Amino acid sequence: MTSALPTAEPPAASGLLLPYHTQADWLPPDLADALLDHAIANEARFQPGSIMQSGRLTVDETIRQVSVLEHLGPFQERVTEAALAAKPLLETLFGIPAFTASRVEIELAAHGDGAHFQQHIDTFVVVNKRPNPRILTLVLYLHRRPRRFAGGALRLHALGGAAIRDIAPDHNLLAAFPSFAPHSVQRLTCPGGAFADRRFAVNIWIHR
Ligand SMILES: O=C(O)CCC(=O)C(=O)O
Ligand SMILES: [Fe+2]
Repeated sequence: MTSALPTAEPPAASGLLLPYHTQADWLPPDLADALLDHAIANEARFQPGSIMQSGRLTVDETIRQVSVLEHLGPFQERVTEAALAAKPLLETLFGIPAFTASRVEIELAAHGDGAHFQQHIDTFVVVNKRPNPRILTLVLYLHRRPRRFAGGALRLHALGGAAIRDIAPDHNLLAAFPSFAPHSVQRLTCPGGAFADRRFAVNIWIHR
């Protein structure tokens, strides 16, 4: 006697959007403004943002065009604390079993005219031959008001389908998602091109 094999359901054309979370006014307003001022004051220290390709960090502006600063200076500790405070809620919302954070990795990114980041995930298998276990990605957006750039949405992409969700990078908005979720930064325009007018983002990765 033969029994029928279960037939796999074809994925819906829209695919599966992974859970994500947004929170307006994430930091106390004074802190968000001070962080933006810090970013603007440190223009000279920003470097071209890199990507991981074949296990190596490289700069490729066809994939990622952005300037980054590796440390938040006097704000590192307070932002780390805010990220760790958000962790239990994010674990619950995303269905990720509670884990002990071994590291909170933070960088400050400045997206100017033409900046973008193609669809990618934030998890690497190895970095410098060590596991790089990013679990949660948190992005805090900062910009001068009124906003002087257009575009630059964070786009979340569905698994196995064409669905997308665009998130406008509003000042002091937190966007969070599992680090393995595909996402991209839509190309932006920043006419005039002043550094202070850029789309700033604090990228935070909580490692297990
Ligand atoms: O700026 C954003 O909205 C996301 C940036 C990003 O995906 C990254 O730096 O890995
Ligand atoms: Fe990313």
